[in-house]
Amino acid sequence: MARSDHPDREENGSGSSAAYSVDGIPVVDLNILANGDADQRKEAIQHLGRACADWGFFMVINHGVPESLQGATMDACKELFSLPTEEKAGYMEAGPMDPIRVGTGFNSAVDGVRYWRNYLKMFAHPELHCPAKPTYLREIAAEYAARTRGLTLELTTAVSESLGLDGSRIAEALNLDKCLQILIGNHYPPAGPDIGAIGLPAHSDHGLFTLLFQNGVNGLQVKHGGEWLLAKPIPGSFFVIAGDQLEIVSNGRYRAVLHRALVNGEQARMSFLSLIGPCLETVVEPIPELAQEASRGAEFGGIKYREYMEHQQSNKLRENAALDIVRVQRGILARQVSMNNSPINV
Ligand SMILES: O=C(O)CCC(=O)C(=O)O
Ligand SMILES: [Fe+2]
Repeated sequence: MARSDHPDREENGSGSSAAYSVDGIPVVDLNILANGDADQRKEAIQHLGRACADWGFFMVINHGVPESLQGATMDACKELFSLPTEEKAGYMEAGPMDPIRVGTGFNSAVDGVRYWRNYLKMFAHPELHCPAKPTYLREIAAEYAARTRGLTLELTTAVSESLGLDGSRIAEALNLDKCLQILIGNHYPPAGPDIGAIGLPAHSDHGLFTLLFQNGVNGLQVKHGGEWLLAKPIPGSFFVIAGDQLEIVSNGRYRAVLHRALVNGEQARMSFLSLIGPCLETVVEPIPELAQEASRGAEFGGIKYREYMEHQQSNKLRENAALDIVRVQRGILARQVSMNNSPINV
């Protein structure tokens, strides 16, 4: 959606910089963050801060990533899923830290639960890794990765300011110039009468922020106020999901949101995500200024992002349990890593 368009004002019921969707999900207008006057910007940054503190989830509109690019990315991903298995076989044995992975959640028994999902994951930054086919995927993915990375970095600057920090503070602490970016395509086939099937169980994302858009079929649910809420997007917007690294770096002032994906009985659902995390070699810990001003001091110990991600991706999916390995409890760092669980595919 071009930044000059404001088609969503009516839908979110407000022209102000503190808007909500009809379901109460915060809506952040990037045009105001980028081009608003000082007062509008200040209000928008406070709204963003509240969205991160109260929800860990919001929508972003007027973000400047063309809808045609969102569509082309989704189409290329769909084509990849429809290729014969032998074209994808090379990526199907990959582990969590391999840069390209294609997998299926079909009928996989994990805790007796079925994950009804196919996925593609490709590392897009610091270096772009892309399956060989379809051949046009690389160019689209490169463009899409650059645009969504820029958007996430803009949001991160505003989020840093919302915490009373310099705009560049979080980006510097996490070495986001060398950030890990993963593009993820999810395809959830129609479940038919198999009403027991779920797409993805409740989890938080391991990175800093994830941007998500979908193919017009709803299914993403977020936990807010102890209840699951079906997230219905404003057309052309991105959902923004706060991840575990935001919770750590903000010393728990902002929360990683629990979310899950439902499957539709009749229609195939697709979602496409851009996940940004710190540089893999960076030790992530609460920003010292935030830990100092907190009554309980630092809520988390430091951990190298590579180590955190490997742990989160190699263990059974239990909501946001991965955060427990760095959570400080009564002055003790609770880092007991239990490695006897089955792999998950988030
Ligand atoms: O497909 C969705 O809506 C959610 C996907 C998701 O949460 C993930 O891939 O981490
Ligand atoms: Fe997720």
